[in-house]
Amino acid sequence: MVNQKYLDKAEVLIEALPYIQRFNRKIIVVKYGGSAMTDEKLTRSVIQDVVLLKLVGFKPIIVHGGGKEISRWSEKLGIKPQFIDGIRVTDESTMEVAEMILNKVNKKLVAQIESLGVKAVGISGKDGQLLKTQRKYSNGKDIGYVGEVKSVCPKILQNLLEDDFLPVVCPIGMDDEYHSYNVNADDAACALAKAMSAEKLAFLTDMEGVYKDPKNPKSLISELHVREIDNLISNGNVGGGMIPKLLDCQDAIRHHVSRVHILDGRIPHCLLLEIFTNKGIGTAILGDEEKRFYEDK
Ligand SMILES: Nc1ncnc2c1ncn2[C@@H]1O[C@H](COP(=O)(O)OP(=O)(O)O)[C@@H](O)[C@H]1O
Ligand SMILES: CC(=O)N[C@@H](CCC(=O)OP(=O)(O)O)C(=O)O
Repeated sequence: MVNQKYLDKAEVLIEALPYIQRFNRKIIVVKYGGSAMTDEKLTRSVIQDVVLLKLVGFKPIIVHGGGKEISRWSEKLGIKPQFIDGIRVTDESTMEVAEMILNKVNKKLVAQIESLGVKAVGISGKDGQLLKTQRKYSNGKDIGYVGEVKSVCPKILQNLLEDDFLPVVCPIGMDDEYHSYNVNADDAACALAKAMSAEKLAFLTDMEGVYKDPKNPKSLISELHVREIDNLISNGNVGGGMIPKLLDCQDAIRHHVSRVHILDGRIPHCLLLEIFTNKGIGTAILGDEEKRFYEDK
């Protein structure tokens, strides 16, 4: 007689089969935000998920942030972090700190992936001219070395995927004069998802998803239409780092990334829960034509 526990395990694996088939050889861009990186155990569970996706035949690409860590180190060095609409004002010293910290985060993630037996390569947007940037202005105001992605040269990522590496990208770009620019990691993930014709773009952050009212935890929006995003932002219901995230969700959906999600990186195995179960978690962004499946809570 076979132990029921093992049968249950087999059942779980079989349930995953249609999802594995659907995403087989498909590109999934996982934006791993610094806000969801603060706990070592949770970071490990995120990395385990991505490694599993890779081993069952998906093509994940990690684009990471590290905003909290950049702020922590800036303060240690006597630099006061300053943000406008979720974007860091980046003077020369801040740029230096950002590049240093993001590279450190990048190599740490690479080591964690490698420790689980998958070949990973950490690169920045400067490598192979992956992210060509130009200076980004905030309502006409100069905010320093903040980069807006002007073009993407996806060749390096295509080559890495072809050779079965798991690419880990840090959001630093370069302009035509080879100067470094600090790119918001959400913007970098969106630009790469579009350029790589990704099937899915998942933003892992430190909230359950998007709230209609950030002060009301019962106001989670399970499904959000792209056309509702502008209103949500202009009404002041969305602030800080959620602004670039939602604008990037809108941009990605309108440029044919089929599935865009904002997920709670604090939930262990949130990526597996989202991909391998019918019941959605977090906030799913729907295209203009799509119908809702879930009721807002
Ligand atoms: N309406 C909203 N719903 C959810 N989060 C919001 C909302 N408005 C503002 N936020 C803020 O956005 C933050 C997520 O963005 P950010 O700090 O940049 O995270 P990440 O490092 O994951 O990119 C949340 O911690 C939250 O404080
Ligand atoms: C220009 C800009 O805002 N760059 C971001 C880059 C890191 C980032 O986006 O990190 P999270 O994803 O953790 O927020 C910053 O300096 O914080």
